[in-house]
Amino acid sequence: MKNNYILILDFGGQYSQLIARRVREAGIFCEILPYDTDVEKIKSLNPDGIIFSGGPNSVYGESSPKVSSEIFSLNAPILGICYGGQLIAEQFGGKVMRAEKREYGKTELNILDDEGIFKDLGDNLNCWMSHTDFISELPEGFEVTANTDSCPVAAMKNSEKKIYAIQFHPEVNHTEKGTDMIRNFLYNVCDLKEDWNMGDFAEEEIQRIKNQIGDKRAICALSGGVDSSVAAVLVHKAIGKNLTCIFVDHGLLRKDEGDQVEKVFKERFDMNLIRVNAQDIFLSKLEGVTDPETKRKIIGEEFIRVFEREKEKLKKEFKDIDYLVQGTIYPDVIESGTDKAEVIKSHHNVGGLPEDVDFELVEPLRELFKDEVRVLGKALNMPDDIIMRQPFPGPGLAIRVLGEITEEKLHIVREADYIFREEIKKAGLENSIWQYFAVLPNIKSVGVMGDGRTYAHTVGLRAVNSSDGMTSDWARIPYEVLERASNKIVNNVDGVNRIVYDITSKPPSTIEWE
Ligand SMILES: Nc1ncnc2c1ncn2[C@@H]1O[C@H](COP(=O)(O)OP(=O)(O)OP(=O)(O)O)[C@@H](O)[C@H]1O
Ligand SMILES: O=c1[nH]c(=O)c2[nH+]cn([C@@H]3O[C@H](COP(=O)(O)O)[C@@H](O)[C@H]3O)c2[nH]1
Ligand SMILES: NC(=O)CC[C@H](N)C(=O)O
Ligand SMILES: [Mg+2]
Repeated sequence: MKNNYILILDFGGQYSQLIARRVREAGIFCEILPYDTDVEKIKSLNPDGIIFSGGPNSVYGESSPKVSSEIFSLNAPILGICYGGQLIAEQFGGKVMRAEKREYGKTELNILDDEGIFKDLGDNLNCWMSHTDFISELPEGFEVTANTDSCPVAAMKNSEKKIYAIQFHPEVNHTEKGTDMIRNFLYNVCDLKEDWNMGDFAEEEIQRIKNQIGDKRAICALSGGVDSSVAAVLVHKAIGKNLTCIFVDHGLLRKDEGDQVEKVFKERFDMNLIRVNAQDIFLSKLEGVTDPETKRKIIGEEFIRVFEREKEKLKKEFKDIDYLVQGTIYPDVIESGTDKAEVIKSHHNVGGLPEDVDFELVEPLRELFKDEVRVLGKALNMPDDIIMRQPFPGPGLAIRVLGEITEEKLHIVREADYIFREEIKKAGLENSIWQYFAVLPNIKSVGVMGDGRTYAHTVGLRAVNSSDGMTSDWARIPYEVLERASNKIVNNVDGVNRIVYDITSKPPSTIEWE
């Protein structure tokens, strides 16, 4: 029997992947395809429901994205979100106009319907808007199912045709009961039952990787972090001994991290592992470099060069190695910029890759979010201490020492970071804070120690809570814990006389400082 299958047509929305994860969370398999996918292909996929994402265009604009009207007669229920909803209005003869006032963020929604996507959701709730255009005239056959103070058609439906449109974004966390609306669409409107989970994802991916790599060899860029560990286990299940993991110690790791990763993977996993000590090369390439994007690109390139050199060495023993496995996840991809999304920072494994990469990439987690990767790790029976490890960026301390990187600065940030992490652990907060670390902002200031003047470094402490790294808030750590960390760092790390705590959320900041 065929699995339930939802098709998401992407109109260039910021949140298209979030829609997909909500559908996955509801236990239904889904796929995102571009809006201009050939209608014959869509027919052959035989979707049980179709969701149109949002997008930056206006439906009345010249050459704005459209869909073939055949899509509306496939007998699959349709849910249009924001741009997708406006498109439905227009294609059915309604009208979409530019509003006088842009509606952005939290907005109170009046629900006028108790069926379809709004079943059992009550009359009022806060939804999250992000639009300038609005549906000003309802198309024939549709009725309004929700409104807001400034948006007369915040939702509409044609229940006979099973076509639903909403102006706000049910997929973002900030829309109350947004998940329920998507579930209502899946369970109620499309009449589907949960029949998919991360265990299925694992099986499908293992099969896909088997087909892709066959009996050839692959190397896996393994950092010991959550993503690459899960990717390694997945690929290992697919190709077994034909996988060799390569862990690079680039001299930018945390205190004792290199030895720990090597020990854990050699003892706990039955996989080939090579540790490459490349501290000197990385540090010499980074000498004098201060620009964050340049640092990221140098590191991205150097990683690949290390893998290429290892490949040459391994070639003597085995035949060719064509594949490079990376633990890339969706936030790495979107933040590195796509043809529609802006570059926030070039993650070394995506935007930081050099042009000439002599490998075919295998990235089984490329569409998942961090918390989904953890669920997948659990489904693969991986140990909790690996799955729950806090994230650590591939470029490591290079992007936590702002400005020029020197051995001295690396030493300071490494020691300060170690003390901060130990204090968090002692306070029993290790598992309740998503990510926490020290940065060296490259500021010196005046202090007084032992009656003498000092002019020394400031260390920044950062601790954030998040579910997927896409947004985050600063952690409300007890003052006593901050106090202990501050005292210990200043007393034990030479060259530091001041500690600050970062109290910005993402957005407007990002988690890392570079
Ligand atoms: N020191 C390293 N040696 C080899 N590969 C690395 C190293 N650091 C990062 N990578 C590669 O780059 C990818 C992205 O790094 P990133 O830090 O985002 O993921 P991770 O380390 O696997 O997980 P986490 O985000 O939990 O730290 C990794 O999945 C891995 O494939
Ligand atoms: O592998 C990585 N390569 C990178 O270049 C990179 N930059 C940021 N991060 C991690 O991603 C999450 C989001 O980080 P930002 O809010 O700083 O963008 C946080 O968890 C960061 O630690 C990286 N991971
Ligand atoms: N988020 C969206 O899909 C926006 C759609 C459209 N561009 C508007 O501003 O209304
Ligand atoms: Mg990492």
